[in-house]
Amino acid sequence: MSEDVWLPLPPEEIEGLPEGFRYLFWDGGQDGEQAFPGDPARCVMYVVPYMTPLPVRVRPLERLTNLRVIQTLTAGVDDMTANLSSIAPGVRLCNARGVHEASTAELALALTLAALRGIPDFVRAQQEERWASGFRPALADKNVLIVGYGPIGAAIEDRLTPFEVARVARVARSRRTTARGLVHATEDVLSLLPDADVVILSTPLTDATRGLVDAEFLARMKDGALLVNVARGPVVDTGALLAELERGRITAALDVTDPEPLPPGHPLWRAPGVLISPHMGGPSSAFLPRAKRLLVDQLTRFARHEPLRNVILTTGTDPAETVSEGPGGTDPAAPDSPGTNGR
Ligand SMILES: NC(=O)c1ccc[n+]([C@@H]2O[C@H](COP(=O)([O-])OP(=O)(O)OC[C@H]3O[C@@H](n4cnc5c(N)ncnc54)[C@H](O)[C@@H]3O)[C@@H](O)[C@H]2O)c1
Ligand SMILES: O=C(O)[C@H](O)COP(=O)(O)O
Repeated sequence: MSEDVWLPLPPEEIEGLPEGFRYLFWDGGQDGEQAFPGDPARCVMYVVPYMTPLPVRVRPLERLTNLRVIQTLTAGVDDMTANLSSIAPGVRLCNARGVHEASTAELALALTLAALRGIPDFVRAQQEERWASGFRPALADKNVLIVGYGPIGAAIEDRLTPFEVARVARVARSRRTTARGLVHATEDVLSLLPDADVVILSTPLTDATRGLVDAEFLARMKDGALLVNVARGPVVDTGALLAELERGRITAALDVTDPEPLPPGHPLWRAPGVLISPHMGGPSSAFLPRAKRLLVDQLTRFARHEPLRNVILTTGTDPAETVSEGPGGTDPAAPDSPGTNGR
């Protein structure tokens, strides 16, 4: 009997896929109603379609009775982890670490620079054929705080360095030291905020980060500081942010919002000092080549019974035991666990 792998990219467009599996294309279709490409009971690895509504992405799950791996093409898996109740124990959920760093960090820099230098004002002025010159804040000489120092946070720092920032402070779940210096634990974040001119959020959405940026967090930010969110919308309390924006005390550049998509008429659209992009960190020309490289590498490992990359959790096990911080988990420092990751 064939072991099927469901791919949301045409398999003939991915060079180097290992032999031993039958590759079937399934991306949910234009309307999300696409028929399954084969018997779901034969699917051993389900690669979740990218940029597809959640109900479509989770539709196959309860029929995939012999599944061994769920591979997302997103870095964030918050929506998938909430939908695994029908999955048997022992299935590994792997994320797309390695795919989104360059693109998302690039957008974080683009939003930071655009917000500080006033690009949205220039676009508005250009539409009115108005010459709107004057002094603007530069990124040079600013103190930047990165909250969520995983691969995306580190890629953001890589791109900040050439802009001659004064200092970068880093916050992750737990304290550690990197070649660049100290990464503070999340408990330190409130004490770091008063020094930051720019605060960039790049955490996953978890119970601990939902609402992390609340009224107290925002109140600790400097007058005139910029908040940049490329993490997930609910990491920020939208009501509390709106209150600060309307007072004109801080500004914000948001790639993600809560609610998302932001509906027409929502007050965040027109709040003073806010720049909004429609969740564009991942989808760029950088996505496809990196996604293909990840899939070839992961499937080669799976075919050879080698440890998989980016294992976020194994169903039926205590997340505290299975979430590793490292190539198989969330922070670059710690090792993967071959014992739990083989095919
Ligand atoms: N805007 C976009 O299009 C886009 C694209 C890709 C990823 N993302 C988001 O970025 C997130 C981060 O991606 P990654 O690959 O770097 O993830 P990651 O999970 O590997 O790393 C995230 C970092 O956040 C830290 N963290 C976790 N909880 C924290 C807390 N309570 N306080 C402070 N730090 C905390 C972790 O320790 C880790 O250092 C994703 O989970 C996703 O939600 C957004
Ligand atoms: O987490 C990611 O990788 C990007 O934010 C893309 O996520 P999405 O496809 O779930 O919006």
